[in-house]
Amino acid sequence: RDPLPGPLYARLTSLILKYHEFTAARTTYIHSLHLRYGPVVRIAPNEVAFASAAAAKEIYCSNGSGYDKTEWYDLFKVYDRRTMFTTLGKSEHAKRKRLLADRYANSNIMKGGVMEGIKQRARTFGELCGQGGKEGVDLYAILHAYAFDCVTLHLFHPHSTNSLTDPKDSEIMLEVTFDSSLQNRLLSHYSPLLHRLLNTFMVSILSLKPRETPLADSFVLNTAAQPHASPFTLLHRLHFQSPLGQIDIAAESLDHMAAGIDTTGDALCFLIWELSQPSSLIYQQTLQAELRSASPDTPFDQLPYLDAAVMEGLRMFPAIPMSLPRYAPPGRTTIIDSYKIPPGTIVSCQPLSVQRLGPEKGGTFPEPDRFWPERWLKSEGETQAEFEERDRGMKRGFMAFGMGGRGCIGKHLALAEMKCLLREVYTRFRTLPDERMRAGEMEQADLLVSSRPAGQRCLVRFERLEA
Ligand code: HEM
Repeated sequence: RDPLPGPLYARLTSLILKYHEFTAARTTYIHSLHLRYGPVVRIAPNEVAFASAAAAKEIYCSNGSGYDKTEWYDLFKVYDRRTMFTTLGKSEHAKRKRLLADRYANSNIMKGGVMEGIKQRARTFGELCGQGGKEGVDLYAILHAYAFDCVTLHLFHPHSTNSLTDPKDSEIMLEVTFDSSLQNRLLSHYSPLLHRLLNTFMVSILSLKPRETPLADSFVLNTAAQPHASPFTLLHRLHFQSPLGQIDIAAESLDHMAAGIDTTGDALCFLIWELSQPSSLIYQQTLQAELRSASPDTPFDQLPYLDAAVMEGLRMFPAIPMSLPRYAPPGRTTIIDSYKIPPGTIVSCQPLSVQRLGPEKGGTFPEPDRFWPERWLKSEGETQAEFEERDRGMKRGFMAFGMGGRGCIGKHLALAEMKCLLREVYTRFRTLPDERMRAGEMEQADLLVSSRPAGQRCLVRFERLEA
């Protein structure tokens, strides 16, 4: 079919799209276009956004790992090296992934070393929440600290951080978390020449700073050189079973560390905030009832409501909500969602739109803007077979962790962290929004691919439940 739906100006210029990128609103802009034009929208002369589960499968899963990544991912190079995340072509990616995938297998995550460490960090987190009293707690910062300590456990144990309680480690977390280099990095990508010319002006007059994380850099460079990491860690694997040199090991480790902080931290932040709203009280209470009636060691697969709450949180508030750009394959026209796409076109889905466009607009989830964990559970009157079919359909349209061979390698780690923390919190506490929070502070604001609460704080009150 032709022509592609979308605003007329998108055929002529990418400037409007870039304007929204620079103002940290690309995701909501593209989503508004999907709401208006449907699941296929031209967003720039050479760029098309899709939002159906079928398009996502084609772009991200065909031949295993989908279409090749675009040079957009150069923005994420570390120490000027390509890591697994920033490799563009399939074979280069597959080679790197083979070196480290087993460290992220669920069986490795569920082993004593990782799980015990996560549980212990979740307990420390619970103690901090309990100390907040009537003052409330800024969850944004301490959830990032929790995610930081968990990911460094998995990467480097026993050289992991303790930013929940140690101010020195907390400084590293704050440096990574409060980064505000979006505009500077975008300009360096789109116009290196202008970036060079305007550099001094941008930094001194406009305060558009480059990404600078000296504390995190030196922590990773030093830690990656440590010879005695525990066998379950990524570092152990990279030292003893990979041909990578010291700088590549540090680059890969830093990349995973950064990938594991904002994502898990913000996914938990948005979910706890939502569960704390009066409109979600019933869901919070159902979760508490399930967790408090189970023994503390109950395996996660026997806690269906916990799983439903996590899935619904990730569906409504995917921590990486933005377009994951790929090139339509070279040498042939491709058909996606019945539209002819020329080779070399930039095609993408953004998890937010795939997960929040209703069936009437070509999406998957009915009432997509309603937070409703029950949608992930068998409903009354539904047969097991009917539920399983509905569940398969929802999973096809679930993209919070990306899809296919280049989807999130840290998924099992992230889910374990999220579930341990929610179990700790909702076994002991009732959570309520703090009145000092202002409208708009919990809107999602874009970074390069991830998003965070616009106000960069999330004040929540914790009330202890009766024993
Ligand atoms: C709730 C938490 C998380 C979410 C929502 C999430 C989401 C994603 C998504 C959507 C992608 C695909 C990106 C793309 O195609 O450009 C991705 C890739 C990746 N994630 Fe995560 N992530 C999470 C946690 C983690 C954690 C804890 C780690 C590591 C410790 C991690 C490491 C990675 C890596 C290394 C990749 C690149 C995979 C590849 O290129 O093969 N993520 N993640």
